[in-house]
Amino acid sequence: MGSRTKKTVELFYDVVSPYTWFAFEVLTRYKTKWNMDLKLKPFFLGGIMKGSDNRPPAMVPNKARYLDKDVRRCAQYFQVPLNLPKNPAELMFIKGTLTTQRFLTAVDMMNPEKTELVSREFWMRAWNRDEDITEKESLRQVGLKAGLNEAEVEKCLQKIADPAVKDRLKKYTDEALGHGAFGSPTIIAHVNNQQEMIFGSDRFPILATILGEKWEGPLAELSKCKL
Ligand SMILES: N[C@@H](CCC(=O)N[C@@H](CS)C(=O)NCC(=O)O)C(=O)O
Repeated sequence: MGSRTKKTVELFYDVVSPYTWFAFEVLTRYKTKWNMDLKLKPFFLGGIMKGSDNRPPAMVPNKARYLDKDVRRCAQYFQVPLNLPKNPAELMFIKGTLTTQRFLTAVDMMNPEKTELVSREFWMRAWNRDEDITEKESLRQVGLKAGLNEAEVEKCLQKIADPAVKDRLKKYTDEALGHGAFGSPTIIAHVNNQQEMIFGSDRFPILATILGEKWEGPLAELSKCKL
């Protein structure tokens, strides 16, 4: 049965991006319903911006004002508990998420069953509770909250500086650039030996069509237990 064959969908993402939180929640909600083999692939948005010669939309003042309103509307629509932090620019442009994404990569390499929970907890900290996601203690808290034990968290923290972890983050970033990525979220749908690249959390009706599935809206009820 064509539509029942598992279809690979890759989500390339950086937790610096609030829009990507919406895509992440929708894809995890629809994973079973759309029979997806969902691959969560942490990349580094800073590297994507550089590699595609793009710049963050919030650097255009009128866009920044619009985005402020737009993400609130989207949060309500997608039923994702986003609260804008007092100073979103601090995480985006001052602190950055290189260490954060390396920690997430280390988790994904060593405890892949925790990738989803760790990712969600990063978004909850940064984009719900206005908490840091870049300092060692913050990473530790995220790991523990996701259910890693002390030793596992310690190992992931140590691995942040490991070339294998740095290389894997770079590999996923380059892979996304190879697909034509210029921002986050970047979604790749593999259908009939074709790869379709989709940018944004606002293209789910299109993704559904590509997958031969039905878009039934944000389906927040499916995720209440997680958030
Ligand atoms: N319309 C998209 C916007 C997504 C978006 O603006 N993502 C930012 C990161 S938060 C980005 O990478 N933008 C690159 C660009 O707009 O060129 C959506 O609704 O998801």
